[in-house]
Order: sequence, then C-alpha cells, then structure tokens
Amino acid sequence: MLRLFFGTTNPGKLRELRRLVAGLPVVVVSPDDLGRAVPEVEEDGATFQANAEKKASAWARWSGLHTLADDSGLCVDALGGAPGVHSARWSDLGGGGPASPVCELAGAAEAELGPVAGRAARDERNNDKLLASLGGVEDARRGSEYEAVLSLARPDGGIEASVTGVCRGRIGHARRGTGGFGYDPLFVPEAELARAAREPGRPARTMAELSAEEKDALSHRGAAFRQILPVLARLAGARRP
Ligand SMILES: O=c1[nH]c(=O)c2ncn([C@@H]3O[C@H](COP(=O)(O)OP(=O)(O)OP(=O)(O)O)[C@@H](O)[C@H]3O)c2[nH]1
Ligand SMILES: [Mg+2]
Repeated sequence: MLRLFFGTTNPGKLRELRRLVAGLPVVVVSPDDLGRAVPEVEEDGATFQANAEKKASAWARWSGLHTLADDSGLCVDALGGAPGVHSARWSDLGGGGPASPVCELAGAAEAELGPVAGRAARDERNNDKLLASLGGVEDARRGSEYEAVLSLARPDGGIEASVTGVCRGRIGHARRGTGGFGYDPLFVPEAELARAAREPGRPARTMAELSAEEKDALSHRGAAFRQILPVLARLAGARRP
C-alpha cells in the first residue's frame, strides 16, 4: 500500500484526485489528515510543470511521503493563452501584469472571508473577468484549453514523474451548472459540443453540468492522471501491503 501525500490548498482538486486513485493500492494523505496546512510555495514558475514540480518537491520533503502536486489552469486562445499559470488569482492581477497592491487587499478580503468562502469569491471574480474579457467575442473565437500537470516527487524531493493532460473546449456566455470548481461553469468541453451536434435538442453542457464521473473521463486532470497511474501502480506494487 502506498501512502501518497496530495499537496494542495484546493479542495476541488483533492476531491477529484481521491476519486481518480480509488481502486489503486494507494492511501491518499491530505494536509488535513496531517493536521497541518501545507507550507506556502511561491508559484513563480513560467509553466504549469515548473510550478507542479516545485510544489511536489517542497511538499514531499516537508511530509516525508511520496507526494503528488497539480498545477493547472485555463488558457484562452483569444487572450493569447491567458490566464494560464495565473488562473487561480487572475482577478487579483492588475492589467495582466504582476500582482498589484490591490491583490494584497483582495488577499486580505480572502483572509477575512476564510479559505473556503474566500476561494469561492475569488473564483466568481475570475469568472466575471473571463466573461468581461470575452465580451462580444463570437463562439468561433472562444476556444480554450484546460491544462493540468501532475508531478510525483519521492520523499527526498526528487521528481519521479511529471505528466500533462489537456482538455479543449469553448468559453460559454453565461455560467451553467454547480459541479466541479473554478471556471467549470463557463467551460464547455469539445466532446460536449460534438455530442450536441449529433443530438439536436440536447444542448452542450458545461464542465459544471457534468457528473463527477463524466468530468473525470473528459478533464485535463483525468487525462494527466491516467498517464501517471502506471507509475503509482508500480510504486504501490513495490510496497509491502
Ligand atoms: O474550473 C476549473 N476546473 C478545473 O478542473 C480546474 N483546474 C484548474 N483550474 C483553475 O486553475 C487554478 C489552478 O491554480 P493552481 O494550480 O495554482 O491551484 P490552486 O492554487 O487552486 O491550488 P494549489 O494546488 O496550487 O494549492 C484553479 O484555482 C482554477 O481557477 C480549474 N478550474
Ligand atoms: Mg496554486
């Protein structure tokens, strides 16, 4: 049985990764299970992989366990790939530049609201900014891509593997659905657009309208996980039960 620390401050990611490892001889250990918040890791990498490997390595050394970390985000074609690695705090950023002093205030607001409500409020601000940034842009130019990099680090902090999953889709014009998290109410996966074209009368659904299992089958996180699954199975198989 492999004890796998999943380092994240994002409950939506933790929910999805717990689902994805079910059936593997893996015990997921979360920051709450350790009774300690993960130490803040400055995500200053230019790529999702750089950030995922930095988080995995830092949190593996801190926890003393094999550690999986995820860095992910939304890349919108018409915005030149933004928000990308800035997806989590996009609405706190001034005009796309480095975090402005305003974001400190936003951070303070988040502290006042507490982590869960603070994150939900930030996600809403991110979605407002996404709709405003794409105001007047027609469907044909609302293409986008979710990207997730999962990095697995050994307890000494060395990186065992990093994998990337992507999911193409289109940004909708209004929020729909309550599932998933973050940008999901605005992200319509290409697979849904293709199905709706075959089944007139059943409109394409957003990621937030899909069941958990449907999202896992389509999502960038599910695609990345299916690539790292053999590595986890090998490590788990090599352990005593
Ligand atoms: O609707 C969404 N469905 C998804 O499936 C998804 N995956 C990523 N994202 C967005 O990208 C940010 C990641 O930023 P991120 O990788 O830095 O994570 P985070 O800061 O939330 O937690 P941590 O893992 O770093 O502790 C998140 O906050 C979200 O806004 C998603 N949005
Ligand atoms: Mg983060």
